Amino acid sequence: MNLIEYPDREAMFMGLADRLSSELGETLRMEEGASLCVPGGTTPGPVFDLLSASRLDWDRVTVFLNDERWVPESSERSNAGLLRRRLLVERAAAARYLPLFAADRAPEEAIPDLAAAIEPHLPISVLLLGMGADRHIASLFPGADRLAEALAPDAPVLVPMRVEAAGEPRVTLSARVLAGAMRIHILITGDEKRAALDSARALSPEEAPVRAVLANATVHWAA
Ligand SMILES: O=C(O)[C@H](O)[C@@H](O)[C@H](O)[C@H](O)COP(=O)(O)O
Repeated sequence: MNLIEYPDREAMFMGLADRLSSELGETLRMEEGASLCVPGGTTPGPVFDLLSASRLDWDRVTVFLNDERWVPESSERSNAGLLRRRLLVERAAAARYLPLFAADRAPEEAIPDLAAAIEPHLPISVLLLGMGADRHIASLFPGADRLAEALAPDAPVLVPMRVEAAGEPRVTLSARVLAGAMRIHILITGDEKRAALDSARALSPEEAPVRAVLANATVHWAA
């Protein structure tokens, strides 16, 4: 794991947006297309604001979420709603977006179609993750009903996930897909998450799902 400590959050958001943009640019110089996989939640909004304005061939970039809350885009809990407002705007409006939600269907029913759309864009070129103070990434929550399946080496692309701490049902990329990304970044703020991350290495992946990606990740932290 590589840890970058920034003097403040603003410097972190700018440094991280630059880094994601240049890694996408590198990928696009070598390949026909690039995939960018991002978290929802409350932390990454300012990174999205900056990244959406960057000069890239966005029409060759495919964007999808790490995980989605099973609510329509109009809900303020929807991660897709966040992306529509803050990432898929300005220059980045030209990117292709692949949803992890389907209205009127249960997660289990929709997953085969959603996963089939993601599969051609793997491995992920550039992965950004958030992390909770309970050490979850995506919707790989400690104690969740299908965590063992989602952590397995032969896990499917997408796994439905339910746990009380998450609120609504979730759909999440599996640990195999996340850990297979070409470049992995984790964005965290505050002392509580920093302490949770520091202690993760002594725990099992079931207790600390972030461990599934830690070996090859760059962690970006500011107080
Ligand atoms: O849908 C989600 O909730 C996320 O993708 C999730 O994995 C998130 O990244 C962490 O919960 C951190 O969230 P915060 O940034 O809000 O602390």
